[in-house]
Amino acid sequence: MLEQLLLPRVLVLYEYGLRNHSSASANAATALSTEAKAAPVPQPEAAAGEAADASDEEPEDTTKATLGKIADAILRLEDAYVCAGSVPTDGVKLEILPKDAAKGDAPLTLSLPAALHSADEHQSVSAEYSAFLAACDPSPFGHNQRTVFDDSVRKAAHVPPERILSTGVDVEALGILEAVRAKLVPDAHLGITAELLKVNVYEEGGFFACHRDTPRDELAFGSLLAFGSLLAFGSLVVCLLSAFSGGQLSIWNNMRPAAAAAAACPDTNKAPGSDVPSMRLDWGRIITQTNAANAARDAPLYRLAPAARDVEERRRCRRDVLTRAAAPRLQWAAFYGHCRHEIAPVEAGHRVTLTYVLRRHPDQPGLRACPRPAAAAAAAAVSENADGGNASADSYAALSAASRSGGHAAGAAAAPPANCMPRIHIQCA
Ligand SMILES: O=C(O)CCC(=O)C(=O)O
Ligand SMILES: [Fe+2]
Repeated sequence: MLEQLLLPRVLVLYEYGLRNHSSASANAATALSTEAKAAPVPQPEAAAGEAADASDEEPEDTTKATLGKIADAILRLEDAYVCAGSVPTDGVKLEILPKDAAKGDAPLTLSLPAALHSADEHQSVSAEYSAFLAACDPSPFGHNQRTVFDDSVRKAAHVPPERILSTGVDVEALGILEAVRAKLVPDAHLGITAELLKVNVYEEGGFFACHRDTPRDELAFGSLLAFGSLLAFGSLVVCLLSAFSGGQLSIWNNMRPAAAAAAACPDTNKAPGSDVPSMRLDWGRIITQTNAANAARDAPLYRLAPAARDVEERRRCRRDVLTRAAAPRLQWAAFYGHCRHEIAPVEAGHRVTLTYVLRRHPDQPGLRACPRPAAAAAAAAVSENADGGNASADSYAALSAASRSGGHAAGAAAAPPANCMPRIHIQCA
């Protein structure tokens, strides 16, 4: 009987990614006791309904309601599920292969922030940029277990991992991984890893409607349960220093059911509604403000935002963006897999980001995650972002994507160490 009561809640917690958060129950207890002392806390609809009928409840209903409250209390601890920060950088240099690269083809590079000391430099930066953009593919997303292209949901381009030679961003060396671990999975004492999924580019008018990222490692979960917890728990986004405006990233930890339903519906998902996001990150503005604040200094210039449609707007962008900048910082955000997020339309410039899947190491001493074979990456149709929480077939394909960290694409697959975790590789037709 108890099993029947607990199972649905455990499944809910599983869906919300709490399986990776073993400190959650301690946090929940704290949250519940805080709640008891505080002024009335708005209850999510389901929990409020359950509470209203409390007097007629059977003991098992009471247990269910209590478990529901615990889950809701856990989810109100927004801090534990979404975090963001920035790190100083001297700049980064992306290196990618062109589309259909033949052996020996030179890689394309994009240096950010671009130094624009002179008209000549501006010319060469523009050429570098154009070549880079031409090498990007249109971005699909996962929906109902299919990979679809629909620019009413996502208008963006990307470079897939098998064509990324280096990013110039080492999230471990920069301290980003440790900051994320400390905030999101403090009990993951053996650390976390970030697997680079792609470089995203949003041009003017580019956006991504409200969605949740495709769950990763789903199939592996059952077989690894016995080992404790490994596996994907969320996503990391790092914003590169290309100037842009608009393109704000909003992240919701615990979107209310009505807003979530609206967000899941393709007709309304551009406006997730009245729910206030846990975090709204205006990285374009930060980059522009940094530029403006340093305008008087003799520092390199950020890249000029390309043409906005309106002449006045173009002038404003030029004034805002083409200013001097010192001490650029890479902005980043990380969030659990249950968090919905959206990218508002980019108004000018290019929003360039790196996205990673975050995994925690197994807790067992001496047990390590296996390296992933690079060869499988080319075969895997890596696709992102199923909405509505549907596990997408693409997420299974992503299981076989090559593991990358820092700036380097994996080379030949290393032999797995004897003590590593088993991995499941799934080939999709
Ligand atoms: O570029 C970003 O800020 C995030 C992109 C995103 O949500 C995704 O690729 O799933
Ligand atoms: Fe996403």
